[in-house]
Amino acid sequence: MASLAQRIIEEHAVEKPRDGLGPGDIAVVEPDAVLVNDVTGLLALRVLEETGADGLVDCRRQRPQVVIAFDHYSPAPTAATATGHRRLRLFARERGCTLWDVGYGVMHQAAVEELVEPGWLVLGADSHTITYGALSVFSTGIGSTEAAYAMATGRLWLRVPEPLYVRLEGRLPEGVTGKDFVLRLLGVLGGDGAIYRSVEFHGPGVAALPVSDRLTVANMMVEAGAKTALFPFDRTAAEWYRAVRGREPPREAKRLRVEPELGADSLELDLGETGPMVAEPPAPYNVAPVEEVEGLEVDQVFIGSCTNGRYEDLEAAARILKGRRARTRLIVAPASRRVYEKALRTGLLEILHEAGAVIAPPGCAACFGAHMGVAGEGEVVVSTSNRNFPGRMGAPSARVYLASPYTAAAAAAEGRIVDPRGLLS
Ligand SMILES: CC(C)[C@H](C(=O)O)[C@@H](O)C(=O)O
Ligand code: SF4
Repeated sequence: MASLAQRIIEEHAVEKPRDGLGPGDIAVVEPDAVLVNDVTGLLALRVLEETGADGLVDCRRQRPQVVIAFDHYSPAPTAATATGHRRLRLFARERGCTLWDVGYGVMHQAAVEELVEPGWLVLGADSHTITYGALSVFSTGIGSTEAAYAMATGRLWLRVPEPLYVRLEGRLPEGVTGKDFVLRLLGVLGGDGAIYRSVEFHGPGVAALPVSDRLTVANMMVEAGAKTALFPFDRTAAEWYRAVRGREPPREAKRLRVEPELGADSLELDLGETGPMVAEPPAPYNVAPVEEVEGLEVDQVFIGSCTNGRYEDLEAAARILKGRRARTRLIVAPASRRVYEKALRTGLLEILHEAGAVIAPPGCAACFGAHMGVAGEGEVVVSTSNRNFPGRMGAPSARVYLASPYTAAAAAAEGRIVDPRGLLS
């Protein structure tokens, strides 16, 4: 069977080679949705205005759905970013585009909660658009110019990626999460081991991997260069869909399976052999087991982002922090308004607040290094986000360690990096 990525591209293709589509071939597709944020949306708007194509954008058309989301600078930290919001807000109103204004949350979290459907093809001017592959969506990051083109014409070209299959066995041990697993996988792949590939997960371990973990795994595959990262739409995904969307998943979602062809490139990993991991600076694939950095003193902990700002992540952090007091600065940013609301209702925010956390509004917050917890020179940060390049979270000399919400919460509780399994209640 062809890769899942190829099948989804094929279903959305309006132009393709006469003799059929295969890896490496180019197809012109009609995406179901195009998303931009408050960084890339402005760049796309500039391209539209400069080319005179802005008159073509009419979001009232059924397809593609166009979403403009304010997440990187939310609420606006400067007059310039507020003015940028204002321009995009006016544009969205004028053209009838969906606007996720200040406080709505990280675009990717809102998209999986309420926008994307299994089997869709989604283009987003943000590299972590890849996250939706956890729900069997072919989703990929595009540039702002491409986003402008797709907004104006409803089309874009795509090259069909070569698949890279990952067969999962076993299940994650207690206190170990999808984040630890994806860091381990990044250690295997490096920063370029999946360039322009469709990473497709299959095997008996998939069923035991909750969707919240699948989202984390798909999210970070872009750090190995992947074009897209897909999970099958199985029973676990269907249950998640019912719980989150409050309705039955589309019937045809069942056909979104991952079935590697014989001889295709494949990796095999046992989830059960994963332990707590960190990514040391300067890159997400520079990984090590937590014991190798145990004892390192920490100044700030950030729990949030499209990688690990979900309810399950806050719940994991609260398991560690309940009844404890953070010895570092601790910033918690729920990934979306919906996550925030649920954590408020169930008392998670209270637990985290009592542990000394500053609760930031839903959005990218400290992840992007723009506001809400920028790190100072020489500081050590443990973060549940996905990138730790120099300068990513503030000062170039700040050192960012990426970790799971358990490990991040444990670092806050102890003031240094420790194995979180010793603190689980
Ligand atoms: C601002 C945006 C273009 C960027 C991305 O594409 O990923 C950001 O979200 C990031 O995480 O670095
Ligand atoms: S949370 Fe971080 S990684 Fe995700 S979109 Fe925002 S800045 Fe990018």
